[in-house]
Amino acid sequence: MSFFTRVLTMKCKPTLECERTYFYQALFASSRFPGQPRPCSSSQPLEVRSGRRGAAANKGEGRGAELLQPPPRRLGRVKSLHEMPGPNTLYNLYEFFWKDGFGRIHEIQFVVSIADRDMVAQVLRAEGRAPQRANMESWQEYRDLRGRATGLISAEGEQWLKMRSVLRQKILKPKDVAVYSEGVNEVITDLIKRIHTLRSQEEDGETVTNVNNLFFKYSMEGVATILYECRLGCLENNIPQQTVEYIEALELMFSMFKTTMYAGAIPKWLRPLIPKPWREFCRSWDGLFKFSQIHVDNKLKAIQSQLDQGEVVNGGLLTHLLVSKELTLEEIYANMTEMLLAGVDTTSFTLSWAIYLLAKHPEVQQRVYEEIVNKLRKDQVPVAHDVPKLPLIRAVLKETLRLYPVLPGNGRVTQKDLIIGGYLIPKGTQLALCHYATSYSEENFSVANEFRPERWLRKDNLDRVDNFGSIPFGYGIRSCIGKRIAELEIHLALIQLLQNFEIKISPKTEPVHAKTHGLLTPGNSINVRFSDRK
Ligand code: HEM
Repeated sequence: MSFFTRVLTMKCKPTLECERTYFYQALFASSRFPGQPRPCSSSQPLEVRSGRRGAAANKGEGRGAELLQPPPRRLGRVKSLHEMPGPNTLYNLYEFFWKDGFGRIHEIQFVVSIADRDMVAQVLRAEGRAPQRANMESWQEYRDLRGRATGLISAEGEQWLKMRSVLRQKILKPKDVAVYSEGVNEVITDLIKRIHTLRSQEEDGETVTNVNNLFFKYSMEGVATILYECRLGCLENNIPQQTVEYIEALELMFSMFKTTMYAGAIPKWLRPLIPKPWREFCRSWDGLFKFSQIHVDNKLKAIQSQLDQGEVVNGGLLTHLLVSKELTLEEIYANMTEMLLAGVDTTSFTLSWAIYLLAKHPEVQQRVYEEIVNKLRKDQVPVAHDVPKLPLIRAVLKETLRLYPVLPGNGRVTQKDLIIGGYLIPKGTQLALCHYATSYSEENFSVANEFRPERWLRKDNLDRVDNFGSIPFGYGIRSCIGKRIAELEIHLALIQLLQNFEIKISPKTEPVHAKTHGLLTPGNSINVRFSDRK
């Protein structure tokens, strides 16, 4: 996806002082959006506020179809994109290339950026049957080049609808993924063993440095257990070579974040002069596809041999896909590749942030621990059905994702003309939905900068704490299909980690700030002490 194709830009300052939502206009006019007006160069910020605010709004009370209409004060003259103010091209170049804008994309967002909760709700509630997130041209180009299929992330239109309707049957609901509890718990047993090994290598016998390395391995092992129905050996002392190669390809994909952005941004005719970004982009995808193909083929062989012996074939998602043949083999490769890509770092960074926050807030950790002790039997290994008994654990995850939404913004390409904030946004415009900014807005969440999981607890069955200000998994028909998998992996891991250890911040840890590196990542190592529970 190329930022040169983006049309409008905005700077979000998601801090306590942030009182205003700024729309800025005009990065570059786009040849891919021919219907759009050319930008102008006004730089006056525009205050855009909408509808109801405050505590009642936080609880989602009374929100409904009225949000599809622009709030009344915007019903005056509808303005065009020409009139939307924004910084000029020079300013954008300065911001991106001089002030490390790529590393601060969670603060600086481009395109028509919307950092107003009700407007975000308006966009998402108005979407059609096959919403488009962003221009995936470079992903599509790679797939065409190698004769590969698209997966859920890169597919559009009818193709996407077909795949989504097959995959959603197996992993979209909590009860669908509950069956994977046992497999995930086996991975957690290995995670805990690994913590014992790692901390025994430290002087104090308790510290694990850079916990994200560990959680990366846990997440990869966990998601592969569900997707490929096999173990990869990520948490072993000697990781199998195949898995090492996959991790390298994944690292390349993310370490090349800026480069892969350039890969999409650099026009094809410039590639002979600047070949590296596109070459690395392809190399990384080759590695990711190769790995998935090996595991899918292994499963296929195993199924075939069971069938040859007249056995009944049972299994999880992959078995279902291979047996039912609702997707072609190439589509299965593509979806397994894209889901594994989407499911590893997202989960591991979220788990790292959750552990960091719990270590920094021992009083919250103690309350969560007491809830676990009170609601589960001593030493009980939790399964998915136990999680609803532990509302605080769920609240910890929600609050972690509010403060550190691993995907700090989301996107939609409008599929019809929309009037938003008094502006006519033509069909085909790329929108950036800035939920990092809305998550920190004091209007959506009181004491927004603080870690307060309790804000997510329901007082009774009628109490709703949903909030469009924080939608870390997206919303609607195109929302994250792996949400329930991620929740299962994170909830079960947090419960067992707290059952086993008191988690304390290590003196070796500097305050950790978020950095955008494709995803919202910890800017420096999170080092924590895992002390045995007495
Ligand atoms: C904490 C963990 C995760 C977070 C915060 C997260 C967040 C997101 C977000 C924000 C989107 C875009 C949704 C939208 O456009 O409305 C998304 C899409 C997606 N996610 Fe996740 N995700 C996580 C874990 C996972 C896992 C574990 C998997 C797979 C097992 C996964 C697979 C996908 C896929 C395939 C899509 C594209 C869906 C589509 O276009 O139909 N994600 N995710």
